[in-house]
Amino acid sequence: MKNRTLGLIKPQLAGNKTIIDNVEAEIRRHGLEIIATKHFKPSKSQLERFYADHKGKFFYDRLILTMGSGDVRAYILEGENVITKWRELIGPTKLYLAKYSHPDTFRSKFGLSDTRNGFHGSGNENEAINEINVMFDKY
Ligand SMILES: Nc1ncnc2c1ncn2[C@@H]1O[C@H](COP(=O)(O)OP(=O)(O)OP(=O)(O)O)[C@@H](O)[C@H]1O
Repeated sequence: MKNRTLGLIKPQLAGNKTIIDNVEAEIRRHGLEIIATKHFKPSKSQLERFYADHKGKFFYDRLILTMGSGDVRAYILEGENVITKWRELIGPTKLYLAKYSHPDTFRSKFGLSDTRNGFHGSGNENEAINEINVMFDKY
């Protein structure tokens, strides 16, 4: 069954055309479809809704600050098993783990730190629906 997910290129990378072209080519190569794209600077209230589950964690303030520091590139992706496939393409949250054991992933290749890891992917179908609503204003 086809489903959808929210994919994000985070601010430190979203202005880099080479990275965008590379990411979009990989998305298509893996049989996934880009249903919608949005390039924009998320507001503080959007980010607070997006990351509500992380409020209070040690990296929360830095996460909201860096995610609001510039434009992100958001995608609604569709395909068989798209949530897992996109998360496999981006790789683990932690930079050392991405570099060490998942060297071919986007976070390994382009991530800058654990927080500025360059990419986001929804964790499950409910999260995908909520996150698409937050970033695409109920697209
Ligand atoms: N230990 C951490 N140190 C610094 N930043 C972190 C840490 N854990 C998470 N973050 C930041 O918060 C974001 C959201 O955290 P989350 O745990 O949802 O990571 P994810 O990789 O998006 O998904 P998941 O952990 O469910 O695989 C991460 O992408 C990263 O930018």
